[in-house]
Amino acid sequence: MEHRKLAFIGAGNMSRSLISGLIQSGYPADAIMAVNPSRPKLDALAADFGIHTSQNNAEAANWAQALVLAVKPQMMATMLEALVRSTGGLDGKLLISIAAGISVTRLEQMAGQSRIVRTMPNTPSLLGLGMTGLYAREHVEQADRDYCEQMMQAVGKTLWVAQEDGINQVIAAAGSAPAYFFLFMEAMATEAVKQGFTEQEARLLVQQTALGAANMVAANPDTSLGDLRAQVTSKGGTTAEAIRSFQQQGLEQLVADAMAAAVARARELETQL
Ligand SMILES: NC(=O)c1ccc[n+]([C@@H]2O[C@H](COP(=O)([O-])OP(=O)(O)OC[C@H]3O[C@@H](n4cnc5c(N)ncnc54)[C@H](O)[C@@H]3O)[C@@H](O)[C@H]2O)c1
Ligand code: PRO
Repeated sequence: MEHRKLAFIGAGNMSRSLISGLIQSGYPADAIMAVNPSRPKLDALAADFGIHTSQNNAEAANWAQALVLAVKPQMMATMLEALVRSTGGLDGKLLISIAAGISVTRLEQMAGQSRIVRTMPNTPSLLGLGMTGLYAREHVEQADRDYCEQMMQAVGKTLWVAQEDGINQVIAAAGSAPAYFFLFMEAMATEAVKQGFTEQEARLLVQQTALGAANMVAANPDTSLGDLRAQVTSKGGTTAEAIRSFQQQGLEQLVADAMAAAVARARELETQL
């Protein structure tokens, strides 16, 4: 992939995930800069990855060819307005937003230009196992689309969405979703401890099983999720009882409601920010 000079504005959890994945994939450290108001996260990134760091957004924007907009959605307007003022404008820069709940139209208003790709990554990017949705308006050039896609493919898998609202559905199915699996694993580990395992043993049991299950899904693309479940579920056996208990208590509806709530919140943020 092209190694454009790339600045991350906001050096939080998500930037760390992306930077780590990019470095592991061979993106040169001296083509990456991270910016944050305070030093500790910058010092850790410099120590871990050898990238450039700065506390000055304008310095990073002037240096970079592409900017990853990685502040909290509620900070985006303040940050971009200050950046436009202090740089005299962001023309010529590719802007890559990773923020939930901020539409391309709003980003265009805030940034004063429209060379924008909106993306929705997730934290497993840290390990090169991310899942990122991408969206861009028609006028965005193929070279910019390719760059963003390759950048996100360096840290995992990618999916373009044709309509901007598709990003909100990516949030529900992937961006927010690592937390659903963590919640499920927390609940399992808690119960395993109640049943007599130590915390360490419970974590091992749950972690290795989740890893194995996810890998089985990835290794068997032609087998449906239902069939993989059926392979574990002996007739009249233990799994059938556990699944019956989940289904009687409405697990599918709970999941549907939770994903719909994530989409609704993303849409609500788009009207507020
Ligand atoms: N965490 C996730 O799982 C995830 C997944 C997908 C997308 N996102 C999006 O990524 C963005 C960042 O989320 P995060 O979880 O990394 O948040 P975070 O709070 O960990 O990081 C944000 C960073 O921005 C810094 N910051 C605040 N104001 C700034 C400014 N004016 N200029 C430069 N830096 C500034 C903060 O100090 C902080 O380090 C959000 O918009 C979120 O919607 C997060
Ligand atoms: N984390 C961000 C949030 O919770 C966006 C997706 C994952 O809003």
